[in-house]
Amino acid sequence: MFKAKTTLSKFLIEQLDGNADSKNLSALLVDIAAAIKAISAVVSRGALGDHLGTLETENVQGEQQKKLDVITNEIMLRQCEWGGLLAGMVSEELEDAFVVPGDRPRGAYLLSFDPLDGSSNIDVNAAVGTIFSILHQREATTPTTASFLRPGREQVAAGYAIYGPSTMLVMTVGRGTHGFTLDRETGNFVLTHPDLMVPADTGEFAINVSNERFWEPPVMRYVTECKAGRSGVRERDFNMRWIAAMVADVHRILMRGGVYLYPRDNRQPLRAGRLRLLYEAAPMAMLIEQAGGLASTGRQRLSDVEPEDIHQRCSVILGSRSEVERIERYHREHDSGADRPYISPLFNERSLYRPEPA
Ligand SMILES: O=P(O)(O)OC[C@H]1O[C@](O)(COP(=O)(O)O)[C@@H](O)[C@@H]1O
Ligand SMILES: [Mg+2]
Ligand SMILES: [Mg+2]
Repeated sequence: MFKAKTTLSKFLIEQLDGNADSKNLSALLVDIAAAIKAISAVVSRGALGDHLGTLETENVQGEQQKKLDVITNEIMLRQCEWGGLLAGMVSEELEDAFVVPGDRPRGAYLLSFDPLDGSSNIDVNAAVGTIFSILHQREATTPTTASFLRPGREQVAAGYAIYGPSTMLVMTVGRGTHGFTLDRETGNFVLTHPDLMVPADTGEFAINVSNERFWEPPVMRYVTECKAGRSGVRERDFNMRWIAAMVADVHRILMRGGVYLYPRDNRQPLRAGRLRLLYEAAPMAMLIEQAGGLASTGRQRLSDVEPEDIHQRCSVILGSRSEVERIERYHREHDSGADRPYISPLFNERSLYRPEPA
């Protein structure tokens, strides 16, 4: 049981046992929390800070960078590289892995992050966030890109910050998912949401419906049924929300349940989805699973996806257990053909009764 005024550092001492690895992990999480405080201060300056707007540059994914994408990336790198806790970092905004230079103290952890999630929200003063994932390095050697290519189930910690009306840090070290609110008077993250649990059932879904024409049939089936509400097969009404920042949509699900979908679609057939596995999907999957929810690609547990590239994208379906299970079932039924309507052999493609083309 944690008392009302438990700060992040106190909480980490209570949650992690006192061996050297745990102390290092705690220290790294405290460094990340310091970076988050710095980002929160910059983001909250809004139009006063000369930080808004778009740059000429593109990141490795071909997306035009916002000024704040670059600034927040620098804050994360600089705040976390000197503590002697990390061997390397991967960021949405860096093409290659950043290896902590040999003349600096190097640690045993690997950090992947999205420094500013939902960056298109920044110019309209809507919620944005930072997402991070931590792996323990297997060998004490100089990390390479390949060192980061491990499935989400191997993460030792994951979390995000949400910069909304208040700044919150939500994280897990594999013992539940817990939320801390930044107390601007003391500069401390205070435990305000211990042991978050995603309700198993929900009446709320989140998806960008403008992509509907590109969806696969199981996703189309699911959303069509939700929209049909009380008069359809689900026999209940659903509500829809889309904040266009994964952090904010996942945060809502951790607070009150729901299901979030950014599924694979056929806009760019070679791309397995929009969201990035290492620093968006995998950490969110760990947080959701630690809160009793499920996270899937539709066909596989998200935490079991084996990455092949540090900027790999994947399909993401996560949140309330019963809805994610249903969507997975729809994928299975589709893949096995079980969801297709029965067509009499008399009227199928090769039937004698097939009408002549007009
Ligand atoms: O603009 P869309 O297609 O609705 O995409 C929104 C999604 O893209 C993201 O903003 C991607 O994150 P970045 O802003 O870090 O690129 C997600 O957070 C969000 O869910
Ligand atoms: Mg993002
Ligand atoms: Mg981003």
